[in-house]
Amino acid sequence: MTLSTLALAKSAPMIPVIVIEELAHAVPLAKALVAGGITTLEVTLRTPVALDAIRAIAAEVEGAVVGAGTLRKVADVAACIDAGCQFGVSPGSPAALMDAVQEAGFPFLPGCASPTEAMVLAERGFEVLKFFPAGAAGGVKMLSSLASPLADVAFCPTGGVSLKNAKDYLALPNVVTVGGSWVCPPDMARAEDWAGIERLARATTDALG
Ligand SMILES: O=C(O)C(=O)C[C@H](O)[C@H](O)COP(=O)(O)O
Repeated sequence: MTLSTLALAKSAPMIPVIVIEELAHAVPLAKALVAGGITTLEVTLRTPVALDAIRAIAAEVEGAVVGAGTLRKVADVAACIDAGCQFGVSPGSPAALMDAVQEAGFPFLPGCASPTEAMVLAERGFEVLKFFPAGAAGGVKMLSSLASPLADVAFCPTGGVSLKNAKDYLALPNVVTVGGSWVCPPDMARAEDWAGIERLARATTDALG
């Protein structure tokens, strides 16, 4: 089933940005996040095992909605769909990648960091834009400034978002969810501390609702 990105984003107060270094970590990590109440998962295409990790999560983790992050190339789109991704996310929005995503009807959060980029993407019909890198590109103040002229554009700020500032972003009228890596720190994954990751996820779910 093709998801609406707006419905997807609204259903999750935060989308974890996951880097899987070892394929064997994919399923226990995803299960820990789901057990902690975080079910929409973005596995970044930053490691060689990412697509296999997505395949494994899609097949084995009940309750997870798995997508891919860090899509950069046109070829990534077909590879992600083939792996069972239900959505994709990119730090940017090169035109060729946007064309490929839209031709495939792939639910997608393209990245933007400026009013012009946001206007181009909204005009193309994207419902939710990833505002990246959120902290470095102006943070809450920048998004708040965009809310008046671009009131109909929804954002998922990512990059520098944490449990400390997530609520400030979520309080803005144009923010529907946030993205971040804080619930799956690489050192905890390396230590296979799945109970610790579940606790982080639960603390996040409890705080953000
Ligand atoms: O991989 C992508 O597609 C990206 O756009 C980058 C990520 O969104 C950030 O690396 C997350 O940032 P932090 O939560 O500050 O660690």
